[in-house]
Amino acid sequence: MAEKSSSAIGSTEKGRHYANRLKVRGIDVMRDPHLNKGMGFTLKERQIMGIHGLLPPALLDQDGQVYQVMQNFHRWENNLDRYIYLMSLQDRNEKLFYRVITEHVELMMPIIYTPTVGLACQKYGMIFRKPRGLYITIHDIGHVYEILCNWPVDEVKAIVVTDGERILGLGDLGAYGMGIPVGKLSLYTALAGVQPHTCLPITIDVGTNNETLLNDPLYIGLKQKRERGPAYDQLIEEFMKAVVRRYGENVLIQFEDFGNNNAFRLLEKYRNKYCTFNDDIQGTAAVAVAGILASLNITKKKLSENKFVFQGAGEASIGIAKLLVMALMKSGLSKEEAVKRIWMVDSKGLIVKNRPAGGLTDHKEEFAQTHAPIDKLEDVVSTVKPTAIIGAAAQPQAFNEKILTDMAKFNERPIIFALSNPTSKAECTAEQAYTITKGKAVFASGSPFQPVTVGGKTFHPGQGNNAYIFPGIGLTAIVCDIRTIPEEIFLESAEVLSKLVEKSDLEEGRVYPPLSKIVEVSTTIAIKVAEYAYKNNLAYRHPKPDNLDTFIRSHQYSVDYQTFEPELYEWPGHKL
Ligand SMILES: O=C([O-])CC(=O)C(=O)O
Ligand SMILES: [Mg+2]
Repeated sequence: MAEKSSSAIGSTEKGRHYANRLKVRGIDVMRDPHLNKGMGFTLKERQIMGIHGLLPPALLDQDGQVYQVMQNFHRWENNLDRYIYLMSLQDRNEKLFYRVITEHVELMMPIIYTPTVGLACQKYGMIFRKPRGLYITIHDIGHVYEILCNWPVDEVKAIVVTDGERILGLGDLGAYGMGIPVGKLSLYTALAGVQPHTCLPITIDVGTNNETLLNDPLYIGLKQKRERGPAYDQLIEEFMKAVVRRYGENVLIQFEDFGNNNAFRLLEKYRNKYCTFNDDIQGTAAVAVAGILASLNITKKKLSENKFVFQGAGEASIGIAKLLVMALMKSGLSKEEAVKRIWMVDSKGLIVKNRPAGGLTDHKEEFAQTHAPIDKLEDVVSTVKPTAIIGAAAQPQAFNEKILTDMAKFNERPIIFALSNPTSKAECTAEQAYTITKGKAVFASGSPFQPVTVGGKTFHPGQGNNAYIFPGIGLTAIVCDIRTIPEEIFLESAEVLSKLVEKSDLEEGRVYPPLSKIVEVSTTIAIKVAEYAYKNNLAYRHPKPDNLDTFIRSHQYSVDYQTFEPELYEWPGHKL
């Protein structure tokens, strides 16, 4: 029985459907979101499976159901309600949920992901309906493996884990941060086609230092201060080992929204031993470098002719700076020359050697310039005269009018990336960037902004969000059995992404492909990363598939409903 393949993201194997068919029947089918089709069950299925009469008599195919969902989606008056509605759809009918997300990706991404997911996290206790994902707390040391065994699925391939300390640019949201692993994994499926039942969102709850949450009667986590002692590392170590014991060494573990210190430490500790990466350091780096590479087509400069000023020296900025150094070295510069093009500003001012204000970690030290200290970002900009400014420190409005005006004075086409999330934390709005620079800015932001018209020309700001990167890398890591993810994979992804930006996109001011193409973009990144992985002996799935394009696509999730109508057959002498 051939599957319909109308889906945006490939089609699944028949075998799994058959297995599903055998396992459950009756009302359990309707209660399982992986199997449920709502009023899409055919008359035959209803009768065979013992659900006839449990549904209204009308049959509504998936197209009709999408129409119904969209009617509801538009009826809500605010995005938080839309978020709640979509989450309940995901809990009810997974295929319909993903069909709606992939078909209306531009409308849906800002709801199930940045920026609305940030608001949802802030209100997670209030909007809590049904748990999703796994919670492991500091009191569970010694029992992490048992908790993982409580998860009902044996075939987990991708985990996104947070400890909630730095949720987007919103700070410590403790266990309310669960919305982030849930949202990221929804994009694994929606954008790259990772099978949803293989995805596991996890929150590690070690407490929170957020007083508002500690006093919140609806708070869902442990009401205690964050564990900062050795027990924290003990828990994470036990978690990593337990995950591999339960799911095997090629399970992908994406670290998300950890606090600065732990994010860097844990990445260094685990990156060569596990299939892991930190999305805020490495995913963000790849997407930002892709945007910079694409912007060279507009500014008509070589990469090495640029000077970058970073507002912030946290996970994202350091990650981007390090990947930029790799890109600059690939373009022919020495490491020393590359580092000289990067100027970082943190809360104590410009990062310079032997800074009197101090506060230089090893990561920051690497980018310390030989220069007199400068306190304020605007003075750094007027002194350094950069070609690009990149903000990733969740300081809203850090790119003030003077900075934007100066950037337009120093450059024909200044690069201005306001990457902090959600929208309320952006360093400047798209409107400010385009109007103050009189349309000169090559602008991108982490959260989405609407198009802006200046002087009769309409600019479409690109969304420099790691969502362009992590789903594709994740899919390939899983299906090609990649055991560790070296930095080169992120540079490769950045280059691939930058090449997917078309001339018509650049003409509209975009340095990323439009969101409407993100599903195909993620698939292309997955395929190219697979080629790279096999070429560089990083893929352990052997023999190497003959055609990586077909191979990757054949593993993608299909939003088409599976059929539960059995293929009946007769025996000799036994008629049906
Ligand atoms: O979630 C996003 O939109 C991007 C991201 O990782 C962050 O801001 O922490
Ligand atoms: Mg993040």
